[in-house]
Amino acid sequence: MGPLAQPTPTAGSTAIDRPAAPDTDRAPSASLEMTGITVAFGGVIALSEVSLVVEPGQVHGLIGPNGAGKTTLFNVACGIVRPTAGEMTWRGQPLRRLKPHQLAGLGIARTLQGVGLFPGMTVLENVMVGAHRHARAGFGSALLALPRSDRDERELRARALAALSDLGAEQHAGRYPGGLPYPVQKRVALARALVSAPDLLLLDEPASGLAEDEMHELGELIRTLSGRMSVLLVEHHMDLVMRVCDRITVLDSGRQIAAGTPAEVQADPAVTEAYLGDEVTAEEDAAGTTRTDGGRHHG
Ligand SMILES: Nc1ncnc2c1ncn2[C@@H]1O[C@H](COP(=O)(O)OP(=O)(O)OP(=O)(O)O)[C@@H](O)[C@H]1O
Repeated sequence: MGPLAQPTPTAGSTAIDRPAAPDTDRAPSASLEMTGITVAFGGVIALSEVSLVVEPGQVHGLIGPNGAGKTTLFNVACGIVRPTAGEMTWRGQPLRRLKPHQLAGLGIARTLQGVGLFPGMTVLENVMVGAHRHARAGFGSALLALPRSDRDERELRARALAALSDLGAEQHAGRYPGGLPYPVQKRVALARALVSAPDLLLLDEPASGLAEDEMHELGELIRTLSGRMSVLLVEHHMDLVMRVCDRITVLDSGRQIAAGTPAEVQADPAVTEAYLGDEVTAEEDAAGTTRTDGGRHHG
C-alpha cells in the first residue's frame, strides 16, 4: 500500500493532479457549515441541534459511541438524510434539499461504509464512474474542457488510471472488484472518490477492515489530502482519528458533547464519560487497534 501514502503524481501522470482543473491547484478555501442539525426518525431523535464547521483544508473527525448519530450526520452531509431542522452551507451557499447526485457538481465526494463498488464493472470502470460524474457535473466539464466524445473517454480513462496508480491499485484495473481482497477494494473506492478532484471528501469509516499497516498509510494519505481538500472523517479507530484530525466533534446519543483539537477532546471529562465502560485494553492500545466503541458491534 506504499503508493497510497504518496498521492503526489509522478512525472507523466495525467490525472489526479488535475492538470486541466486550475481551481484545485489553489489551497482549499471552502468550508462546510452544519448548524443546528436535528434529525428525527419517527420518534427517535437521532441528532439534536448539532453544529460543526469543516474548515478549508482541515481534517474534521466525527466520533462517538455506538448510536451517537455519526452516520446520520454524515448522511445529512451527503444528502442521503434530510434534516428535520437546521442548515448547511457549502462555499458560503445554503445547501437546501441536497440530493446525493448533486454532490459531484458541488465538488464533494464521499466513500460510504463498506466499499460500494459495482460488481459488474471492472476496477477501472468503477473509478471512471467517479471521474465521469465529475466531467458531467457542469463546472467540471467546463474546467476540464472535455468534449463528450472519444477524447472525453480517453481523458476519463487516464484520470482513473492515474487515481488508481496513486492508490497503488493500477495493476487491478482490469479485474472485477469481487475477486479482490477487501483492503484493495477499499483503495479502489477511495480512488473513485479522489478522481473527481473534490474540494470536500466525506469518509465514513475508511479504516474498517484494514490491517494496522494499511491503516497507518491511510492516515498518512488523509493528512496529505488535506493540503488540497477538506475532509470529514467518521471513524471508530481512535488512534487514527487522533493522529490525522485537526479538529474533532464528539457526539453521544445525538448530542454534541465536545469539540476541539485532538488533545482538547482527549482531555475532556465528558468524552471519557461517554466512552466509560468501553473495553479498552492495554494490548489493544499497544497494537494500535483501539476502537472508539471499544470494539462493540456497530452498524
Ligand atoms: N433509518 C433509521 N430509522 C430509525 N432510527 C434510526 C435510523 N438510522 C439511525 N437510527 C437511530 O439513530 C440513532 C443514531 O444512529 P447512527 O447510525 O447515526 O449512529 P452512529 O453513531 O453512526 O452509530 P454506529 O457507531 O453504531 O454506526 C440510533 O439510535 C439509531 O438507532
